[in-house]
Amino acid sequence: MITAIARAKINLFLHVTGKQPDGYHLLESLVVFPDGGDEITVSKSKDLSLEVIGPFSHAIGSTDENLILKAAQLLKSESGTDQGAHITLVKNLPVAAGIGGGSSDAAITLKTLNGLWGIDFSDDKLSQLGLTLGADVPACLYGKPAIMSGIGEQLAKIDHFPEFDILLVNSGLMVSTRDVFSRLEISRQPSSDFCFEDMTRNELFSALATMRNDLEEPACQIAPVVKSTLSAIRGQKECRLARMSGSGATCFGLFETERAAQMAKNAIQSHHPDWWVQTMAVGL
Ligand SMILES: C[C@](O)(CO)[C@H](O)COP(=O)(O)OP(=O)(O)OC[C@H]1O[C@@H](n2ccc(N)nc2=O)[C@H](O)[C@@H]1O
Ligand SMILES: Nc1ncnc2c1ncn2[C@@H]1O[C@H](COP(=O)(O)OP(=O)(O)OP(=O)(O)O)[C@@H](O)[C@H]1O
Repeated sequence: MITAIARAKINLFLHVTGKQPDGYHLLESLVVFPDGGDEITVSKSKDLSLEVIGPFSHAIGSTDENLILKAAQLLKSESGTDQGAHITLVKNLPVAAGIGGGSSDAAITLKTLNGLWGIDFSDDKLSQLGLTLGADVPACLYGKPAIMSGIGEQLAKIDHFPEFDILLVNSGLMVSTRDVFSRLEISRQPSSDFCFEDMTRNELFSALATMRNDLEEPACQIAPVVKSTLSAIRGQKECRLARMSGSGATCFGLFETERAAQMAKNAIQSHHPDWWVQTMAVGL
């Protein structure tokens, strides 16, 4: 039996630089993976089965459409193994929320079953398979700070990255990634080279303040609650940056201190008891 955490994926900035003929967009994004997420347990079994429990289990659609089963079936057919697995997902992350829940679940499923079934596919092979399940899956397989480009499959790894706490806030409204991209008007050119290597936390926060998430505007058209989520975060003491992650609607706040992030969490939770509000630690 193997248990692993499918960490949340946060886009600290996200610039859209173009569109491919197949409709997929070209991105530049700094992704990080805080220490919280879904929990996945795989154990050997004759057939493939999935059980979903946890606070957001009700929000996931049909089990047959779950990216975990799609990832398991893909690995089975590519490797030719006749083994099965019973998989348990504890769904702790909000669904369709811009924090990569399904992609991270798919990535961890590929990794853990690769071990459980003794397949031994390389990281590159898993990444190629992962990309067919979702543009975020290669980054989630890597699981550490990186600049993502292409449609998400190119990763420039960052070896030295500062530690900080991040505040995550989601109002409960699910937003479709496809719908957000379809409302986007691309007006930006590719950016110059980014170098986030060896930055202090303060340098990182200052650099991020000059950047953006280009999906924020189309997401706000679909889900105006994103604006109030951002204002709720921005209004907190010592908040250095409030921004949306991915295609939304989860927004994050960066704070000077862990204590300030905790106080912001308590304040927002008391005003919005039905919102999902979490602090998590980011680092390597
Ligand atoms: C917005 C991000 O979360 C940023 O990390 C990701 O790019 C989205 O990754 P994902 O959820 O794994 O996306 P997919 O499941 O592959 O794609 C969902 C839909 O989003 C749009 N999509 C996604 C990724 C991308 N680079 N360009 C796109 O236009 C496409 O319409 C696609 O049909
Ligand atoms: N294991 C899973 N966890 C969450 N959603 C899943 C899963 N499998 C399939 N889905 C479906 O995928 C859709 C997108 O959900 P997900 O939580 O991955 O979105 P997201 O957080 O916006 O992802 P991203 O940031 O990669 O765009 C939902 O409609 C959901 O029903």
